[in-house]
Parts: sequence; structure tokens; C-alpha cells
Amino acid sequence: MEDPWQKAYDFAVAVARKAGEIRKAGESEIRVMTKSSTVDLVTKTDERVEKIIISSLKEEFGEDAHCFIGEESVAKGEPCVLSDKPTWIIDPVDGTTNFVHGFPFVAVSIAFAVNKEVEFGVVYSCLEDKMYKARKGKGAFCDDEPIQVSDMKDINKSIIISEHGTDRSPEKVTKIFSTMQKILCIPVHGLRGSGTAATNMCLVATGAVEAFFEIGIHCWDIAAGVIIVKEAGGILLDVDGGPFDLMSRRMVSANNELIAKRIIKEIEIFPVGRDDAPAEK
Ligand SMILES: O=P([O-])([O-])O[C@@H]1[C@@H](O)[C@H](O)[C@@H](O)[C@H](O)[C@@H]1O
Ligand SMILES: [Mg+2]
Repeated sequence: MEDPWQKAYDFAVAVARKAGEIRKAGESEIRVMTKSSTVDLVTKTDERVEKIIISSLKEEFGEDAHCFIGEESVAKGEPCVLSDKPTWIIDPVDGTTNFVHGFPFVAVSIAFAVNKEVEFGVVYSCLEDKMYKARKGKGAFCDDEPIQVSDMKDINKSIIISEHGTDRSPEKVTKIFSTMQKILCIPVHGLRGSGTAATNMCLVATGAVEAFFEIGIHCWDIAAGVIIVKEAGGILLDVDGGPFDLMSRRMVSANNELIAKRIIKEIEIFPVGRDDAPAEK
């Protein structure tokens, strides 16, 4: 039987690389704007790269063949609803704050979901020039090398990634840093954060770290990373230990359940609105 999504997967890899090159060209004149807060940055490059990705996909597969969830389209009012229809979930510049500051971790993240299940994901880590990718049931790769999560089961010998996000409300910041302090003092070998969720997920998938968790990320930040972590042998859970929900803006990705459940014990949960929550009137 013909493989229905191989062509889309191969095309997504090519588009991600092209998008990375367009992003690089945008470095020369970065025009910074803000979204939900003064520290939630977006640039004209983010918007331009997303437009080019979406128009390339529409040109290749047909104007109305697929649905799209793009970070910057949603920011401009497009709906963020994951239906059963084939849907591209796109973060054109993951690590925008890094991009603005020249901090060397920026990624293009492109995922493709069918029946609400991520079929494949591509994360192009631009500055490293590494293409992370995975298809459901077919393994995870960095460039063309297979990747595998860490086999570490001892939390005391683990590195954990978390991010503080863009919400600066005191009650949330307190919970974020209290959680980080409790995890650091388990103790673990270290806490890290690249500033881009997509890259953080790939670091779990390659075994460079044992886990990455965050409350407040968006589906476009992690959709590609989800399938890359799973196909590298990792697991995804909600921050309360329940089943992972791509649209919930809460996520624990880890090399195994032992590590995941140990850090979940320390996470101080705070409420965040779902990605697919009805738009406020
Ligand atoms: O906005 P962006 O650079 O695409 O995505 C970023 C995420 O990748 C990161 O995990 C999060 O902590 C940042 O607040 C920001 O949301
Ligand atoms: Mg992002």
C-alpha cells in the first residue's frame, strides 16, 4: 500500500531547511515587536518565515487540502483548533528571544498531525545546522543518524531542562523557581534550558538530558518534538502525571517513567489557558 505521508515528510524537511536559511537572512535587520507581554517577542522574520512555510505547503499539497496551526497566524487571530483533518503545526522561529539577542539556539519546528495524532515532526536547529526528524513507527533521527533517549534511571545522575517562559506574574514565577529549586536539590546533576522548547525536546531525544518539562508552552513549540521524543524511546506525560494532551500547554518529556514521575512529584502546577480554548470575546 502506498505510504500516504512520506512525500509530505520529505517536503517538510526541505521546507524546514529553507525556512532556516530565510531566518538567517533576517538576522541582518531584526524588527522586534511584542505579543502577550513586553517579554513575549515576535519579529517580522517570524511572520515572514511562517508565511513562506505555509504558502510552500499549500502550493505543494493544494490550497485547502490541509489545515494549519501557525504560531504567528494564531497570534493574529487565526483559530487554534486541532481537528481530525491533516494539520500542519508550525513554529517558524522557536527561540525568538534567542534570535533577537543572538543567543545561539533557534529552531524551525514543523509537525503534521492526522486524526489528532502527530504523524511526523521536523525540528531544524538552525545554528547547529542539525535536522532532527521522526515519523510515527519509523524511529527518530538527527540528520540521518538514529537517536535514542538516555538509559539513565538514577535521578541523582540526571540533567533536567525547564524554562521560565514569558509570564512574569509573581505567583507563577514563584512556583516556577520553587519547582526548579526542589528539582535541583533532589539533587540532580544540573538544570538547563536552551530557550527553545523544540530544541529542548531534541536534547531529550538524543540522550543529552533526561527530561524537559514546562507549563505554558504552546502546541507549536512541542508538536514536532513530541514524535521525535517518542520515536527515540521517550515518554510524554501531563505535569500531574496524567496522559499528555498536546493542546493543554503542559508537558513532561522524559527518557523513562521513573525519571518523569520523580520530577512530577516536585512540580508546583499553576493554571494556564488551553491552546484550543475559545477566544475571549
Ligand atoms: O516564542 P517562541 O520562541 O517560539 O517559543 C518559546 C518556547 O520555545 C520556550 O520553551 C518558552 O519558554 C518561551 O517562553 C517561548 O514560548
Ligand atoms: Mg516556540
